[in-house]
Amino acid sequence: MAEGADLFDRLVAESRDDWAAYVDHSFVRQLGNGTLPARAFRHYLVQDYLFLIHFARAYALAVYKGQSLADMQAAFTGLKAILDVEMDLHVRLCGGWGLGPADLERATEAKATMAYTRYVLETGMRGDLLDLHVALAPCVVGYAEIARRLAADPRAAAEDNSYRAWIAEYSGEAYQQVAAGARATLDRLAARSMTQQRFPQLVTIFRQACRLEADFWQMGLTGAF
Ligand SMILES: Cc1ncc(CO)c(N)n1
Repeated sequence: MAEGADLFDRLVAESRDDWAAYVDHSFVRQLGNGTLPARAFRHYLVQDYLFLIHFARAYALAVYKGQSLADMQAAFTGLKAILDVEMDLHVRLCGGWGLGPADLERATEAKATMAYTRYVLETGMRGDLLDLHVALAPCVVGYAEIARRLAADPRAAAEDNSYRAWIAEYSGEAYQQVAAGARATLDRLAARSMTQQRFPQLVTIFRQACRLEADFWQMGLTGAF
């Protein structure tokens, strides 16, 4: 581990297997090379809309738990990125299949969606702001990293890759900025409340979130058939 690595990199370094199972999941590979079955992507995206509703609540909890205006601004930025930007992607893509926002909101929530979102909310309610942001981090920083890697492969932008809009959104500058902000927030909170004893507990939270992310991809693959 390089000297001066940020908290996010330190958490990944302690979670290698769970991190790899998440970011290299076969759903991700198939998304990148365009071979992912349309039904799997659609099932995933509808569930992801429900996921984002609860993640927005988790960011709202982070606003509430803020101990300074800087804390509140950071959480509010995450909240707005979901409600004003990310969910638009879902509405646009699902609209192409004839599904409107009301249909999405009415969809039956999969157990993987419940497990992940409620885990993050519960972690945030029980713990402090650092616990909550560690639980949120695999999501935002993970997707930024996944999409950046996929975008480096020419197959990601190929005309015939149906998933190129998804890859472009998460590899785009705006989302990459949100992820960079999430990393910076972790470091700012760690400077305030991190201790040597606390680090293993944060690793546990981080690993559990990574496992729930991998389960979410798996739900997309298997739940659709
Ligand atoms: C399951 C999941 N993880 C992360 C993100 C990124 O916001 C998302 N939209 N969905």
